[in-house]
Amino acid sequence: MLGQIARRLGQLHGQQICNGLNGVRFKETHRHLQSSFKTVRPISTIPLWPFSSRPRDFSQPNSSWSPEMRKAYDHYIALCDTDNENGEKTKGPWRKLPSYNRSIKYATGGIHLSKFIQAENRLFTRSVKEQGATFEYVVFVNKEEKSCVCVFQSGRLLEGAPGHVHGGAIATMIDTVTGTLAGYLSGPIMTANLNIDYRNPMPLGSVVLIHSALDRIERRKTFITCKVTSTDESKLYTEATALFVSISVGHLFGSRN
Ligand SMILES: CCCCCCCC/C=C\CCCCCCCC(=O)SCCNC(=O)CCNC(=O)[C@H](O)C(C)(C)COP(=O)(O)OP(=O)(O)OC[C@H]1O[C@@H](n2cnc3c(N)ncnc32)[C@H](O)[C@@H]1OP(=O)(O)O
Repeated sequence: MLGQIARRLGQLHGQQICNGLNGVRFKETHRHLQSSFKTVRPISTIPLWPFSSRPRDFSQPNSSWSPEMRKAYDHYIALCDTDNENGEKTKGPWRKLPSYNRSIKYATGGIHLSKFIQAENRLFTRSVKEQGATFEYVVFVNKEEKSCVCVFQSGRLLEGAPGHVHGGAIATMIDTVTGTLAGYLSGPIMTANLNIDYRNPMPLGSVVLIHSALDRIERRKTFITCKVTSTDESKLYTEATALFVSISVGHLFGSRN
């Protein structure tokens, strides 16, 4: 595996990959991405990262988290696989997913490729460096139930109606969480359809749970349902359904094979 990546990187260095994915170098870059993503499987079936040097996980507790955010995080962490003091493993139904600042980093060798391919790009939800200003969130998946829950704390830069979270920011988080579950279950996907019902205004700075579950998979289509609630689940803020279509990486570069 390491040899394979070293060979690929050697090829990349040799051909001076530029930031853009256009012009003369497009075909070569496409070919490298294609071969890298050939090894992308649903991330539920592979260890999250095969190397000791992991990319930074942006969903770790930080000083911007409110006590409510920390409490909800601790609640789900306690339900994840853990090692106790005796070094024994305790099985839990949940698994915390890491959150990287580029989706390419989830692909085999992606951490290295991300340094060469459109290196300045960032995942929208991880694009603001100031902690707590926009999207603070952590996603936990339940493999057996084919579901996930995201603990989300909105920041001051996400205002829509005065004192409340912008509907587009809520849609962003729903797309992110349902898309993460669809990607976890089905591999590379894109959002084809997203339907959202906003039921109650969400106070800015509040902490909410975004629950997503698999509805069904039909051929290339993965259907996901979603509900956004208060952390005690007594208040319903938003409901949504989403359709994700499995894609080949070539699709991202205009080819349909
Ligand atoms: C790549 C790495 C992955 C790694 C793993 C992830 C791990 C987590 C990582 C990081 C977390 C972040 C997660 C973020 C998630 C966010 C994702 C986005 O926001 S994506 C941006 C917005 N979406 C677009 O820009 C799509 C634009 N649309 C298209 O490209 C195409 O229309 C596409 C791919 C959706 C379908 O095109 P076709 O040509 O491949 O396929 P056709 O034949 O049209 O459709 C296939 C089936 O789907 C149905 N379909 C297509 N669109 C539909 C629609 N809008 N409504 C209903 N059905 C639809 C069709 O009727 C067909 O169904 P029948 O198989 O015949 O039954």
